[in-house]
Amino acid sequence: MPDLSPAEAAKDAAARAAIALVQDGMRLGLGTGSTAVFMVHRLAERVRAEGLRLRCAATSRATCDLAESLGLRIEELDEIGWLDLTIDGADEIDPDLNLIKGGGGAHLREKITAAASDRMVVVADPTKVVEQLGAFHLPVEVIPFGMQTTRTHIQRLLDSLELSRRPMLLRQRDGQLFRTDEGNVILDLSLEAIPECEALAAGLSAIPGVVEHGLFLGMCDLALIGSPDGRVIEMTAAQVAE
Ligand SMILES: O=C[C@H](O)[C@H](O)[C@H](O)COP(=O)(O)O
Repeated sequence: MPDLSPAEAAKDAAARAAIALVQDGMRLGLGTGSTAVFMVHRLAERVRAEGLRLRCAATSRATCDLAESLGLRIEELDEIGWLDLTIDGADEIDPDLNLIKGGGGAHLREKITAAASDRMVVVADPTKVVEQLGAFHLPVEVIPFGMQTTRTHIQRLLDSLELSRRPMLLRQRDGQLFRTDEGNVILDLSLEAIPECEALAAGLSAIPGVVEHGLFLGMCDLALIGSPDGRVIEMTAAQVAE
């Protein structure tokens, strides 16, 4: 790899540690985002060097394109059926390994993929580790049809849970309405803190028009937190061990 900034070196360290978990014959889910980019590069390196036989599914078009450009063969998740391991990034990680994901708008496919995996491993730099989820905006993917009424339902839910009244933002990218790989749009919720993640997750999931939210509760088995100096801390639920 070319010279890496400290932040990139931390992501790469986490990525290398995660790819060390990959074994010949595995069925893998490949996550999305800037940390996942390092993971895909490191995976491709190992496949080239060791001739690993893997079956890989991607969680986004971007990851699929990158992986294929590096010589990895990507299959549809349904062609593979079930995965041994999914490696993905996260926007926030709490001490119980609950996550906020979807900063890149890929959380729907990421959640489907993680849910179809025996194991989900998150790769991240130390800025992602938090005591409580919610400082990062919570992405909610919604169907464009009836979006304003869906938004009203979400606001009522936030009010009932006494969560922030700061306006939710319809995600834009490069001055255009952001569309997910599924053609939906994203509302980003500014909550500051989410004391009751389960209640919010359940409430959001019950709203017609909400396709998926970025709370990943109880899905992550291990988080690998890289440091710029190459060290990696392993986080398992409610316990941190170096
Ligand atoms: O939608 C994007 C994904 O959930 C990413 O895995 C998440 O946003 C973390 O991305 P990054 O590694 O770029 O911080």
